[in-house]
Amino acid sequence: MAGFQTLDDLQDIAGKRVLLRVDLNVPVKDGAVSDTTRIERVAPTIRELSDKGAKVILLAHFGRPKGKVVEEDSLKPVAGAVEAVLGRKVAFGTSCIGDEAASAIAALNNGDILLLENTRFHAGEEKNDAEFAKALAANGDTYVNDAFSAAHRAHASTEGLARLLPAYAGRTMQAELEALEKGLGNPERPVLAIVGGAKVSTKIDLLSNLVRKVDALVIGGGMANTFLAAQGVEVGKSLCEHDLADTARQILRDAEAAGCSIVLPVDAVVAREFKAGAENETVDVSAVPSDAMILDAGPASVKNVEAWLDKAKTLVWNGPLGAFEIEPFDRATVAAANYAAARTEAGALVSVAGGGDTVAALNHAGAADKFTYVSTAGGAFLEWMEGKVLPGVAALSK
Ligand SMILES: Nc1ncnc2c1ncn2[C@@H]1O[C@H](COP(=O)(O)OP(=O)(O)O)[C@@H](O)[C@H]1O
Ligand SMILES: O=C(OP(=O)(O)O)[C@H](O)COP(=O)(O)O
Repeated sequence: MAGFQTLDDLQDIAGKRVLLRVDLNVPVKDGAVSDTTRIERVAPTIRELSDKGAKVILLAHFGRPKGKVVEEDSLKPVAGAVEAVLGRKVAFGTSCIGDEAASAIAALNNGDILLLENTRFHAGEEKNDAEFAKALAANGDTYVNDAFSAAHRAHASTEGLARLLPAYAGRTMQAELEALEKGLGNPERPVLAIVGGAKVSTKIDLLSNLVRKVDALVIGGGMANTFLAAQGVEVGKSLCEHDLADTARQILRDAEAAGCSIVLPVDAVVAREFKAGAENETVDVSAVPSDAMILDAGPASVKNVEAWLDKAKTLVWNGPLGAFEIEPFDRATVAAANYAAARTEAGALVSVAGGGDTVAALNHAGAADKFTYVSTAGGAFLEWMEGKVLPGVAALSK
């Protein structure tokens, strides 16, 4: 891979402190990690560095605690899941900077692995603050970035650090970029994108560029509710960012100008409680009761998605079509995933999907290993698809 150094260029690291940025922002259900794909993807890099005798210090974020210590966003429970995937001991340090980090690192022997607490517990992380980056850099001799799925963030641990220490791409970073280039570098048309999920405010801006790159865009999940509301549809108590209505309307205009078809849900599965087995009904999107929330796309909407999957030669997918973690609101996502998987197996479709929850949804559907490629990245993958240079990748290419 041209443009940056990889682990092949990293020699003589026995006894060296390697700060390894990984993405451990994994789905958690009832306090336990419910999908370990992201951990499995970074495991080869961790093992390789540990086997070469480095002191492997994992830096990662979890959730969006916005610069404050938030108990439920602690990485401590994730350390156990990393340990289970690796089959090796993983120590935990209660802060990623300062004395607490230094003393945890001082206790390491060559080859040991340490996970430091959530980088986003410090406001300097998301601001890419120079002093915070320096405090992180003080703990390491070398920096390796294996968090492709966080490479669209210009944060201290994903970007700033690469400018302070000798910087290398990890095996997953390298493999993700190579696989995306191979699968989507020159996509066969029509190209269909499916964008759903819950991260509406951080992903909606991507869509105005994406509609210029794809022939059709299916909008699902919480993202769809925002677009429906922007068109005057009553979405009741659904997850919806009403203040983004102008942005949504502009994207619809951009899509029309670019000749990109927009596919919104026409029916929805609604419930009054966000819990498994909640009493639910399927209604036309024009008939969502004011005290209910849309938790899934309905069967007519799924048929529309399937019709587009029949026409498409290439699929890019980030974000589930509904709240797939709670049954029966997984139906639309599972049906679309299996349909895309069957088209792929028939040789009719190149299918690339990504995102922490999207991967979990595809695993839940039993479809992940039938897709052409499954990326760990959601937002980063969409930004790569737009043609943007990701700050975390650019910093490695300095
Ligand atoms: N209609 C909906 N209402 C509430 N949550 C939803 C809805 N549709 C999807 N979601 C939620 O979206 C989340 C995944 O979104 P997101 O984080 O954007 O995906 P990814 O991690 O794959 O990038 C899931 O937890 C899912 O429950
Ligand atoms: O889970 C992630 O992104 P994704 O939901 O787009 O896959 C990454 O860890 C980035 O997290 P962020 O969107 O809170 O910066």
